[in-house]
Amino acid sequence: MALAILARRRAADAVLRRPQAGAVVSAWRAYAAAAGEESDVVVVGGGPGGYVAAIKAAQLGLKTTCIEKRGALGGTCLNVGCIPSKVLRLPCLSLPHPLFSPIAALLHSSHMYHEAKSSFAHHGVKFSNLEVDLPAMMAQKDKAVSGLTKGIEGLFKKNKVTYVKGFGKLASPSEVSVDLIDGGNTVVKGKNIIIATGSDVKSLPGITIDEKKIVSSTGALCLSEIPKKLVVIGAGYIGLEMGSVWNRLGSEVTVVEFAPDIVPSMDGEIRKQFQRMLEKQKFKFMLKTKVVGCDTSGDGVKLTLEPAAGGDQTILEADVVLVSAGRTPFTSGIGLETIGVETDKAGRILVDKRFMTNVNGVYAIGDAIPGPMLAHKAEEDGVACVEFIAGKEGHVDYDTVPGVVYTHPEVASVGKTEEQVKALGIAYSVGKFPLLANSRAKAIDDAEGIVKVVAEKETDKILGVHIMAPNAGEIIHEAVLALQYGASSEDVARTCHAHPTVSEALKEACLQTFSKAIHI
Ligand SMILES: Cc1cc2nc3c(=O)[nH]c(=O)nc-3n(C[C@H](O)[C@H](O)[C@H](O)COP(=O)(O)OP(=O)(O)OC[C@H]3O[C@@H](n4cnc5c(N)ncnc54)[C@H](O)[C@@H]3O)c2cc1C
Ligand SMILES: NC(=O)c1ccc[n+]([C@@H]2O[C@H](COP(=O)([O-])OP(=O)(O)OC[C@H]3O[C@@H](n4cnc5c(N)ncnc54)[C@H](O)[C@@H]3O)[C@@H](O)[C@H]2O)c1
Repeated sequence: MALAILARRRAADAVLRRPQAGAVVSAWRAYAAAAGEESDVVVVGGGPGGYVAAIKAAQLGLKTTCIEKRGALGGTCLNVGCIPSKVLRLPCLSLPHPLFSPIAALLHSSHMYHEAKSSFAHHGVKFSNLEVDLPAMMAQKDKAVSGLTKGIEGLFKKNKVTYVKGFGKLASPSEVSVDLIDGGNTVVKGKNIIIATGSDVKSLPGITIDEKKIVSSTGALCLSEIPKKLVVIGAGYIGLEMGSVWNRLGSEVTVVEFAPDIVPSMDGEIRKQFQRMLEKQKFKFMLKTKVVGCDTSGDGVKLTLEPAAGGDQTILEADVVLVSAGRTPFTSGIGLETIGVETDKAGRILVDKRFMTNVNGVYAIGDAIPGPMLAHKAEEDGVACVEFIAGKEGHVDYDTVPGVVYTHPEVASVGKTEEQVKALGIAYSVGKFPLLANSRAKAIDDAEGIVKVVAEKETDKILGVHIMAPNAGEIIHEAVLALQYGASSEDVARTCHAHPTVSEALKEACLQTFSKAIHI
């Protein structure tokens, strides 16, 4: 053992002589960990669940180590998910890791192009020549992502979280064996271990993702040119967001969905309006349809489709196919079986209310456990988990986790859908307010949408809020607070809202729930 530690010390010394500061820190910390320094908390995975847990644990005075295999912190969300998608970042162009996420970035950039193309003229702003500079869009996305990942490294330093770059595998309930990115292996010891390994794209039988013609969300963020025909498999969050990006940039987008509806978890009424809105944007939907074959031998892709209930097959041609039929927890090959951690049939790690697995001292959070696969949910899990470890009370209210689809307009919701309330046999009232009657939405010529509130009839307590509106993802937080504090629709309706704002539509929908809206 002593010899092994000496070897790691030499490796750390050797790395020290290299110019990359990150490698120095990683090698030295790996050495220190190997030398027997036991952490109070070891987090495996540096995504929104893992890195937030690590920072919070350190803030609570716990000696903390975080192990990440990607070479960058922030996980799926920051590298290849939430952030790059919302800008439009093509990670593969400049970043070393294929999972760098440009969705937020891409959504924003492509929205700006689409607005310039189709809306500016109505506002008296005219262009003689408008074009997409895809490399520039990607560069903007890369800039957003790298700035944010480096920011997390800064937070680790500030909070004294030890950062080990490598692939961690549970070796015992208190040890993680790490294959270091810079080479070699070390063992990190911890009194408590948190598994925050996240999720990966779910593949479909007979469809091989090559990230060129058949892409996951990661490849869809890295396309080198705008596909003429893009087929999206799965009308969920990723399919509709990434479909929006490429639709705005000029692709003909067809979405193939197995279920009878898009985003099956959404309130039925909102979902129907949402689908109509996307169809106006030239999305084509093939619902109740399954993909049964895939031929990539020619220039493009030929998909064989069949009605979900069975029937005649048809062929659908595409330049690029995006597989977005869900994600699967990343829980195999990380040593769970070595220490006997229990998972369900879907591979999700089973935890109790304190996020502890069946193995004492081993916890799990985020996409790796049951529940919505959302970054903010993973963060809440992380904070609550380390609060329990620190001997405090942690709490996550899964009934008030908001969901947002970042299309335009955005669709955001919190709490129960009308269908869920009905199924529970609860007597309820509904208040709706169309954006067409909202002065701000009208003024900015962006009045497609609706706010819908579902409240318990007897008490007027708000049970669910569903918003399709520009910036719905921001407005929803007023509703989240309302649910969190058990507010009634009257409480919100009697709260003064600034004018003119889209948020007034929520106040009006609440007025309509318990009494009558003013502006309709
Ligand atoms: C395209 C896309 C867009 C998305 N957009 C949104 C959005 O807008 N809003 C939202 O809330 N959610 C969004 N999500 C979902 C969100 O990214 C996830 O819910 C969130 O990242 C989960 O956080 P996590 O920490 O549990 O896991 P992850 O973010 O997946 O992080 C896990 C980390 O662990 C690392 N890891 C795994 N195994 C090991 C190991 N053995 N050793 C060391 N490191 C390991 C991985 O490299 C990864 O960095 C999106 C997802 C995708 C794919
Ligand atoms: N804005 C956000 O918060 C955001 C954005 C992107 C991703 N995410 C998260 O990432 C996760 C994965 O996203 P996703 O869009 O891949 O999954 P999803 O679960 O949102 O949607 C998958 C869709 O694919 C359909 N489907 C499943 N198998 C199919 C098949 N064989 N053929 C056709 N359709 C099929 C499902 O019915 C569903 O509608 C989601 O759980 C979501 O929470 C969140």
